[in-house]
Amino acid sequence: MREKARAALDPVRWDFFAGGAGEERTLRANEQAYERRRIVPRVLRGTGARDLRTTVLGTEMAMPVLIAPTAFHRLAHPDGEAGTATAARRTGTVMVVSMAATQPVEEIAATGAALWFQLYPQPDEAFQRYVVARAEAAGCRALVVTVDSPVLGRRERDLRNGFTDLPAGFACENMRDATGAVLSIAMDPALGWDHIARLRESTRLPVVLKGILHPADAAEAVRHGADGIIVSNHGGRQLDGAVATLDALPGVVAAAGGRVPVLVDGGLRRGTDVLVALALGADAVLLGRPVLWALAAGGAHGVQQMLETLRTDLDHTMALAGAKRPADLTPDLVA
Ligand SMILES: Cc1cc2nc3c(=O)[nH]c(=O)nc-3n(C[C@H](O)[C@H](O)[C@H](O)COP(=O)(O)O)c2cc1C
Ligand SMILES: CC(C)CC(=O)C(=O)O
Repeated sequence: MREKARAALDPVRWDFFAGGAGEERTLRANEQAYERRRIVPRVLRGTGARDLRTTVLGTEMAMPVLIAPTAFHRLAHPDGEAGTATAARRTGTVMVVSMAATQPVEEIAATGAALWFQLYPQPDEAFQRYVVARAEAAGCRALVVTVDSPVLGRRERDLRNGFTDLPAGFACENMRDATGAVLSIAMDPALGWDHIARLRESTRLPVVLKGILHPADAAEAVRHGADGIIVSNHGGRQLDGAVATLDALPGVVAAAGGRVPVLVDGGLRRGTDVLVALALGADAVLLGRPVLWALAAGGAHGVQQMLETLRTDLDHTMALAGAKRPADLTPDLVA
């Protein structure tokens, strides 16, 4: 899928989707962390048919894999975010809609997919409440608040290419205010935990913090009322040199202490990677670039094919490792 995407995409767009911050050390480290792990399978467990279904914060899913929020799907394929959502519905997968989506959340929701909505915390809290209300009204079932972006990462490919904004004809459709004007996504290094506490009080939806790596921040997140945590370094696009997410996962899981679900993203490419992340304590995982590659390569159908392939791969891997359900995956299965 990645090679098909590379062939299909304009090189500037390819660089935007594929690239990371700085030297891209963290981008590479995320995948390498999975390369370093090996599975220690159990035998003769009599698993029979596997059951991959799981429920996270009240949302049922066919497998413990969600679609990570990623910007600008219409730059990958004309099917756009609605195409990705269609694939999600057909496969029973949850899609996290990005605040930087190029289609309105109402149109994405019209596909019938189960959606969560991602938000960069906005210093204009009245506007933030307006966006949250819109996501709620469209039927999104959780808010994913991205906390790793006090400033935008330095993506050197984009700087070299002069890729600083969406081309004409595209807009962040969920950044429109009540008058219909499109606002820019603000990144504000002044924001602190009090902002999260107020956001928590402004909505009945579960609030999931995305971009936690330090165990002390996992404890703070729980203390400030977060309902879930996503261990993420933004796919290596923010702080280059940040720890690989798989290496950060066990510390965050220990700090969360079972009080809230812990999810992880970054570098997952195969069923074996999903198995390893679940065994090391994740309740579910998210996929970023694999979805974009599949979308660029084949639109909604491509994303559906990728998700079905991954599901088959995970099911097969679980059979070979002696696990019937995600809950059977424990840290002793990973070397
Ligand atoms: C092109 C691109 C756009 C992204 N846009 C967003 C975004 O709008 N909001 C967000 O919270 N994360 C965004 N992310 C980060 C993803 O949600 C996720 O953390 C990351 O892609 C996971 O790593 P992976 O690509 O290796 O699977 C983006 C990632 C990529 C590659
Ligand atoms: C709107 C952009 C900041 C989205 C993006 O590229 C990212 O979050 O990585």
